Amino acid sequence: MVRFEDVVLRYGKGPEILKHISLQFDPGSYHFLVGASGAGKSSLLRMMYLAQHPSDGRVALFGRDIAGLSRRETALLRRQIGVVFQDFRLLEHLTARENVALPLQISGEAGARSAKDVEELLSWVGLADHMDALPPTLSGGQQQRVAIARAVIGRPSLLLADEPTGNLDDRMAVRLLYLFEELNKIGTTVVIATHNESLVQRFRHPITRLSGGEIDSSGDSAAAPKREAP
Ligand SMILES: Nc1ncnc2c1ncn2[C@@H]1O[C@H](COP(=O)(O)OP(=O)(O)OP(=O)(O)O)[C@@H](O)[C@H]1O
Repeated sequence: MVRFEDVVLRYGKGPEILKHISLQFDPGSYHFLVGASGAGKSSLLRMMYLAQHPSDGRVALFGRDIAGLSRRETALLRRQIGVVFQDFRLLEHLTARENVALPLQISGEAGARSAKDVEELLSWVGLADHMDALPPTLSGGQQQRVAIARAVIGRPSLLLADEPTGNLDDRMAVRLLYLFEELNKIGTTVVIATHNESLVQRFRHPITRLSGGEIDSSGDSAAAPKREAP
């Protein structure tokens, strides 16, 4: 589903933010990506949702090298990926309900049935009383829940979440991680970037640790095995 081979990332002429990263996330798996602030988690995710190309090395998604994708192929792949952005990226002029329905509209699935799905999901994340609110009138945690609902409503093949529980209290954070578990059970590959170690420890999923732009292979990571020297 996701494969990085010897990936290096620099922004412009700056230093190497990610250094020779090799990893593999298989279809249907669930991974935590853990690291301190600035370790490179968001940068790694950005390559997984095709917003960033590596400076060196190879990134393959759904078995395709992202380097050779046309704009149309990129757009089609993106439709299979749900993303929870760290800064939410909700459309401010659309209500919570309309924001969540957006992926269904884009994929042509909008209708009475899907409108009901949107309402059920918003209720499940505790926003039954805020469905018609505009994002600027919602709290940070409420906006984060709208962003999560929008990312999962289309049952994506790959769900990428960048610090998805950063604005939530512990009870709601655990509830939302269970939502990701449910999605994973029906086949979605899940990758969650976070620095919340205690939350990660509550779930039994492989952990990939990033430190200073490198995978810390002393732990339980999904780093692809290093090639043997010839
Ligand atoms: N667009 C950019 N241009 C230049 N440098 C960047 C850019 N985005 C990130 N960086 C740098 O890359 C490094 C890794 O940042 P990144 O956001 O990937 O880390 P992170 O682990 O997600 O951090 P956080 O948990 O604080 O979000 C940081 O030193 C950051 O300053």
